[in-house]
Amino acid sequence: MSSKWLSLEHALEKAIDATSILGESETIELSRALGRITASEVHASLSVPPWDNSAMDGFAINAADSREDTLMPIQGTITAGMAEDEPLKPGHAIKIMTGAPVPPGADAVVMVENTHTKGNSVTINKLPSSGENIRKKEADIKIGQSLVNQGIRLQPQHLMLLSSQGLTTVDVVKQVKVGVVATGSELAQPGEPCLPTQIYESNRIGVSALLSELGVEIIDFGIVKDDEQSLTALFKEASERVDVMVSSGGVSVGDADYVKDVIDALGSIDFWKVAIKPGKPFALGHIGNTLFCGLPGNPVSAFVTAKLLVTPLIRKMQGEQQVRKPLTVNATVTCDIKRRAGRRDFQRATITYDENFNLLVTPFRTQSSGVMTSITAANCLMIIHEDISHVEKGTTLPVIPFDLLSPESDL
Ligand SMILES: Nc1nc2c(c(=O)[nH]1)N[C@H]1C(S)=C(S)[C@@H](COP(=O)(O)OP(=O)(O)OC[C@H]3O[C@@H](n4cnc5c(N)ncnc54)[C@H](O)[C@@H]3O)O[C@H]1N2
Ligand code: MOO
Repeated sequence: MSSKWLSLEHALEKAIDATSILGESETIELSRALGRITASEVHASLSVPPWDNSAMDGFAINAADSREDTLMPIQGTITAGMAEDEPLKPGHAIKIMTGAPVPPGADAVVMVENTHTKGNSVTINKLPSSGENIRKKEADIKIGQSLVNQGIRLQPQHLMLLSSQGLTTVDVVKQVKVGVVATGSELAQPGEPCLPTQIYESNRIGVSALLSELGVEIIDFGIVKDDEQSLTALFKEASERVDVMVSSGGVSVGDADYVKDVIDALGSIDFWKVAIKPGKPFALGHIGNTLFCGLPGNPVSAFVTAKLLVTPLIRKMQGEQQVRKPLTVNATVTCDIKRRAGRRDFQRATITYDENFNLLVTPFRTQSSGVMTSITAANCLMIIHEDISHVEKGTTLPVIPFDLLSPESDL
């Protein structure tokens, strides 16, 4: 492997070190907080459940006081939302609904399915033990306990938890401002005419969508031609407006590849070239406090480097407690693969199952980084280590699924 390329680990380590946590926070509506990062720990101000309540529709009884197959008078009915302070009389049962408060004197609930009602009396077919079907006060949450730590990305379940405390707002880290620009004199704006010498620009929308999943604010800087003056003006403006600038194109060694030189002239290049395929010419730099991520122009390379190298940096900037790596699962390769060793390969591939639900992975027929249909046909990236030049059919390789849904499942 050429020493002038950084390994992915080394590049990530350098990039993460070069990225600072933004730190500013704001208070926002819980209903808009999905995907945002908590700026402070949230503590409980209410206990949950607030009182002992029934886990089932049935009859509240005192277990020691009750017998199977014996008629017991029904003292009354308690539904959820009712206050019930009247104690259970010895030898009686109170009809109770799920969520309703357990009356004083009762210590178990028998499911309605295990009872037989006759007029205003009930017999119990199967006696519950003391405590059965009762959700104890504070069993879930005690006042003062930590509900969500600082630096947690809020998921739907966190919003439910905070809402259960009566909260309508939450303190989150301010949105990272991410600028996105496509560089290339050959690029036409979709919706506008495309000259015979042009192609439609497609990286911005994909990279913006991919990064939007992190709850950032995207600022679209459009398309800029491959000339030093235009790039200088644009990157200067970006360094005053955004926290991270993500460009695509112009980072290789062609005559019109000015991106690195312009960043270097205005600020600095931290590193250039990573031993990955696709995505080798990825460049990282700074202009003032703005981080610059120069993605390669080939659409597949732009997509893969945005996923592997840009998202961890944004997560760090947002103050996410743990900068997580993508989940990998092991799958068995369905064909022989020959390739040139030297770069870690993230091949576009499809995971499926065999009849025993073992994961199988099949690479897309072509791995050229210009072939965009390889990323839409694929459902994962299959990782081949930089040292390996021949993968035999039947070998197990790690893969990064694009999502965690499966076409077939034994659920
Ligand atoms: N002599 C060498 N040539 C190249 C090398 C190399 O090491 N030596 N590396 C190749 C690799 S690997 C990649 S990846 C590309 C990356 O080059 P650039 O980042 O300079 O990208 P461009 O040349 O500007 O564009 C490459 C390709 O992608 C198309 N493109 C660019 N931007 C967009 C966009 N926004 N939407 C759609 N398509 C886009 C562009 O038209 C080119 O076809 O360099 C190799 N060359
Ligand atoms: O690195 Mo390029 O992205 O291999 O095509």
